[in-house]
Amino acid sequence: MTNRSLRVGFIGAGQMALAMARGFVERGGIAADSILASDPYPAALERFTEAIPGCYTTDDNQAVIDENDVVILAVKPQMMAEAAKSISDISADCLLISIAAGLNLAKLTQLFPTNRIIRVMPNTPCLIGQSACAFTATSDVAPEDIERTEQLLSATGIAVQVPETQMDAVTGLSGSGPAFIYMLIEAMSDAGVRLGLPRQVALQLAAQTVKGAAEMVQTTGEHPAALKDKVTSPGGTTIAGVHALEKAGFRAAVIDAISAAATRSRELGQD
Ligand SMILES: NC(=O)C1=CN([C@@H]2O[C@H](COP(=O)(O)OP(=O)(O)OC[C@H]3O[C@@H](n4cnc5c(N)ncnc54)[C@H](OP(=O)(O)O)[C@@H]3O)[C@@H](O)[C@H]2O)C=CC1
Ligand SMILES: O=C(O)[C@@H]1CCC=N1
Repeated sequence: MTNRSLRVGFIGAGQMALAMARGFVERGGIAADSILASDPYPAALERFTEAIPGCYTTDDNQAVIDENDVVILAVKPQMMAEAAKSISDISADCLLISIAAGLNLAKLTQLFPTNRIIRVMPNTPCLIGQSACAFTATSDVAPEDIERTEQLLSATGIAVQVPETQMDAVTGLSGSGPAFIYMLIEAMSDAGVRLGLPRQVALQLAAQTVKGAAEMVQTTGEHPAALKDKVTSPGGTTIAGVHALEKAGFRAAVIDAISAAATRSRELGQD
């Protein structure tokens, strides 16, 4: 199977559609002129074409379904029913991929009556080929559709298949996770500025520290606790900081943040 001629549509041309489409074009071997995105908001379409020169846009959701092999449903969960109303017919040739937080496959299949539908939770780093995506499908989805989804997602980072019961947890962890990491980077930069570093230097060091630490976890395969211990000299600087973080409830705050996001994902599915 090659992605060369795959035509990929997006219903909803917002932040996540843009990140995925650019990732597919820049890293997934999808030609820009094989991308068609729809949105009722002209400014969203303008931003989309500016970011992906050569792609096509429309305000007609049905056209996106009719003209593509794969269509990513990229509207907010609260708008999905509205978007579904604009689709009268789903061609058997079209594979649907929903990226909406919270909406389970049972609900999606009610809205979009097709047996070719897969639920994905991507994250915005797919824009630069560094996404952490998870996907789930019912047992009656064809293996070729799962393979195609995995191939498309893998072009922009990692893609793991999980049972649907784990999708809200994934949403809290890796779907929302980049926002939490940006907050960490921002807070580390603020600390640097407070201690007298120029903003740009502080930001550069903070971002590279997060990136380097993440890559250490991935490339060494060592447990993060073991890697932390290697930074922490007896009676040194790091343990003073570790103590401050423990005192402030850092781990519990992170666990609570991801749990709150997962809970919100579940709620969005019940609205
Ligand atoms: N942002 C992220 O990091 C992630 C988002 N997601 C999921 O991706 C989806 C999109 O999120 P995000 O990109 O952040 O949201 P955005 O609001 O940026 O994008 C959604 C776009 O869909 C448009 N839209 C609304 N109604 C329709 C319709 N009936 N037909 C076509 N387009 C429509 C919106 O227009 P208007 O603004 O006029 O309403 C908007 O431009 C959500 O379901 C979210 O859960 C998943 C993982 C990560
Ligand atoms: O905030 C949200 O609802 C979306 C889903 C995961 C990340 N962004």
